[in-house]
Amino acid sequence: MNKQELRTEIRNRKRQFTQAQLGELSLSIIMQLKKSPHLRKAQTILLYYSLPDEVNTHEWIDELVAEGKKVLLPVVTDGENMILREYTGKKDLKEGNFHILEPSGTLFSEKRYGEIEVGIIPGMSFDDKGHRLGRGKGYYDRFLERVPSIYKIGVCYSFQKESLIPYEKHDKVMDEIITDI
Ligand SMILES: Nc1nc2c(c(=O)[nH]1)N(C=O)[C@@H](CNc1ccc(C(=O)N[C@@H](CCC(=O)O)C(=O)O)cc1)CN2
Ligand SMILES: Nc1ncnc2c1ncn2[C@@H]1O[C@H](COP(=O)(O)OP(=O)(O)OP(=O)(O)O)[C@@H](O)[C@H]1O
Repeated sequence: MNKQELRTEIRNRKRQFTQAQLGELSLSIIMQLKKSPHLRKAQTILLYYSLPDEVNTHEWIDELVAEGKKVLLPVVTDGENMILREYTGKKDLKEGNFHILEPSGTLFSEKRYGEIEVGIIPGMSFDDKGHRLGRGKGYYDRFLERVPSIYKIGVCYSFQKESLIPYEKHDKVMDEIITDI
C-alpha cells in the first residue's frame, strides 16, 4: 500500500468505532502518557489540540497546565509551516486552518525551541520502528527538522498501527509510540 491508500484504509477502520468507543480508547492512551517518565520530568511540552478523529487531548491539556507545565500547540501559518504558541486555557483557542482550534497566546520563539523536552505527535499510522504517516502535508516533518533534541512520542489507536509504513528520508522517526494496548 502507498501512503495515500494507507490513509484511506485507516479512515475506514476508524469508521467501525463509535465516538464513545474512541473516547474510551483515548482515556487508556492518556493514562499511559501520564505514567511516562519522559512526560513527568518534562516542563515544556509540545502537544496537539485534537480533531474529532484523533486521540482526545482536550481534558489532559488542561490538567498539564494546572500542574504548571508549559504547553505549546502548533499554529499553521501557511501551506507548509507551523509555529508554536503557548496554551494557557480554552479561552485562548480560535479556529484556524483545517478547523483545528489553535491558541492565540504568546508566540514561542524559535530561539527557544531547544527548551522543548517532549513532543506528543498525532499520526494516521505508525509502525514499530517509529515511522509515522501523517495527514500528508508534511507540517510535522518540516517542523521536527528544527527541533532535533526533542523526545518524540507518537500517539494513535492500536488499530491504526501497521507493521511497516512506506518511509522516505524526510520522514522523522518517533522515539516511542503509545497506543491503547
Ligand atoms: N490536532 C492536530 N493539529 C495539527 C496537526 C494535526 O495533525 N492534528 N497538524 C499536522 O500536520 C498540523 C496541521 N495539519 C493538517 C493537515 C491536514 C489536515 C486535514 O484535515 N486534511 C484533510 C485533507 C484536507 C486537504 O487535503 O485539503 C484530511 O486529512 O481529511 C489537518 C491538519 C498542525 N496542527
Ligand atoms: N523536511 C521537509 N522539507 C521539505 N518538504 C518536506 C519535508 N518533509 C516533508 N515534505 C513534503 O511534504 C509533503 C508531505 O509529506 P508526507 O506525506 O510525509 O506528510 P505527513 O508526514 O504524512 O504529513 P503531516 O506531517 O502534515 O501530518 C511531501 O510532498 C514531502 O515531500
